[in-house]
Amino acid sequence: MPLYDVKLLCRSFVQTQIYLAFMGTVVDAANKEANGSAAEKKTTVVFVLGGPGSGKGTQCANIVQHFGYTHLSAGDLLRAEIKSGSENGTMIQNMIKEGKIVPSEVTIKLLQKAILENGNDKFLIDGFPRNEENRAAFEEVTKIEPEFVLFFDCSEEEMERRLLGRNQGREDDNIETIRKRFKVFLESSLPVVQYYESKGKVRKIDAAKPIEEVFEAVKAVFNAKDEKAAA
Ligand SMILES: Nc1ncnc2c1ncn2[C@@H]1O[C@H](COP(=O)(O)OP(=O)(O)O)[C@@H](O)[C@H]1O
Ligand SMILES: Nc1ccn([C@H]2C[C@H](O)[C@@H](COP(=O)(O)OP(=O)(O)O)O2)c(=O)n1
Repeated sequence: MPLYDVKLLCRSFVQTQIYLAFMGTVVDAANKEANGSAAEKKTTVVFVLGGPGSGKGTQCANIVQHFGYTHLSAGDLLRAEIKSGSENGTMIQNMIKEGKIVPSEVTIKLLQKAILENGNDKFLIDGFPRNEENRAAFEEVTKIEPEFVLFFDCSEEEMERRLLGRNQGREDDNIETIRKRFKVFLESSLPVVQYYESKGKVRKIDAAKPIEEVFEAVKAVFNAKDEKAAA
């Protein structure tokens, strides 16, 4: 084997070791923070993914009404953490303002706590996992595999229109941050959707349609799940 290839192999080995060591730290930190493990509770989880403004929150509210899930929005939990004046608040706020993804241990700790404190056993986890680190660390810490992944597919033009009209006073709904969030979505979040696609877990919804039509498609997915469970 030429020396060049050996060098490449060594570099890739070292990179893998660094990644594994890093993941170990993330998982240890999240485990230390959480009381118990969400895996100890029998839990059904559906991940709700899609670009910023694709309608995740809107459809989750409908799913809660019709199918009795509890909605956990990773973004809402992070914004509540900022408001609570926690020691991580400033760091979270700065990252959200820059359209960046907050370190996994912070988000997973919040999700795990919300799952454990809730009496329900079925959860929609909205806006998570947003990158490979989110995905792997959540699985490692909670041992939970999603039932399926609901993916809202929408064009950037439409999502941009919706975000600029959302009017919730969010610091990240300005055109500069929106563009950064789109870039992060393409580069970091879509690969997570592709990962679940390869496992046959993605239920893709055309999210460009009006809200009621999108919900018809969503209902079909959840009804199919219930029918399968009853069979
Ligand atoms: N299918 C749709 N058609 C038009 N507007 C929508 C649709 N779904 C959601 N919206 C609006 O778009 C904005 C973003 O929706 P939201 O559910 O907050 O998205 P996300 O949670 O994916 O960021 C909101 O103002 C919402 O009312
Ligand atoms: N898993 C997550 C989810 C959200 N965040 C941060 C970064 C995101 O740009 C913001 C807003 O996410 P949220 O899901 O509330 O909203 P959008 O889907 O971007 O409209 O929160 C995160 O760091 N990690």
